[in-house]
Amino acid sequence: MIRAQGLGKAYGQVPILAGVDLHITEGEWWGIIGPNGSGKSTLMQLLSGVESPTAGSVSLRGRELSSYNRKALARIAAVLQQEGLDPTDFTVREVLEMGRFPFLNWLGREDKDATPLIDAIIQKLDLGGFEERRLTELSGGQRQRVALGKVMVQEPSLLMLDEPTTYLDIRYQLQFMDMVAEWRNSSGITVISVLHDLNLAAQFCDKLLVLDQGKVAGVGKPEEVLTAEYIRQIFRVEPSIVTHPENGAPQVLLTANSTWS
Ligand SMILES: Nc1ncnc2c1ncn2[C@@H]1O[C@H](COP(=O)(O)OP(=O)(O)OP(=O)(O)O)[C@@H](O)[C@H]1O
Repeated sequence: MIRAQGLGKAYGQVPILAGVDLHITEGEWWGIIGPNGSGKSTLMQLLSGVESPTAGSVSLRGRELSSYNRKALARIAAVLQQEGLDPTDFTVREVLEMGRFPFLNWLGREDKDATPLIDAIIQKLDLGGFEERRLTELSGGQRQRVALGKVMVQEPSLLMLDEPTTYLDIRYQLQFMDMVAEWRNSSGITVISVLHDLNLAAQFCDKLLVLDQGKVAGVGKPEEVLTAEYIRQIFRVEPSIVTHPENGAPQVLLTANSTWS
């Protein structure tokens, strides 16, 4: 689905990301983890084409990312930022309709009627009853659900999420991840997500890519990457790694007063 080779980014003389190689195949869910400032968002910006690399290349479905025009790219890949949607005066339904932008012709119309699709997504995300509400009248968690709806309406094959659960309470974090998982199970989309919560990452992602100071420090299944040694080395905390009693995923427990610089 997406491949990066020797990918790098520098701002002026300052290297931010260097030598990133990855190959994500169709239907996989990858998590990008790493400390603050390690280059996670920068990597997402390069993979989504928002920023251009200063070294290496990205190819999407075998074609150089830079050769896609905006609409063609949006028909394959959708990006959901950490901030989600701004609280504007648009209604929920209007925002979802905007998600169909990549499919509009030059007259600003779409060949197929997207209303049934939008209705189905409203139901799926439990947004029935909110359709005519303005975004300014929703909570942050509700707005994030609308943001997810907007990218679902786009019907992408690749979904890129940059810390999508940062502003959500634990219930909404889990609900958000569950919804993405359900979407993936039903439609086979590929997902790449930057996640700070290692325990959620371990439960939802097939593979984790660890960034440290702009370089790939490890790639593997959660149980291969979330070891005490790795966590200690990368995050500089003393962790205890336990196995989740329900699903066997590695879970990181932290101990007070165990950080060092
Ligand atoms: N436009 C820019 N110009 C210069 N430096 C930048 C720019 N964007 C990011 N950086 C720097 O690049 C480094 C990586 O930033 P990035 O946002 O990719 O990290 P991150 O891993 O996503 O961090 P966080 O976990 O804090 O969100 C940081 O040191 C940041 O200051």
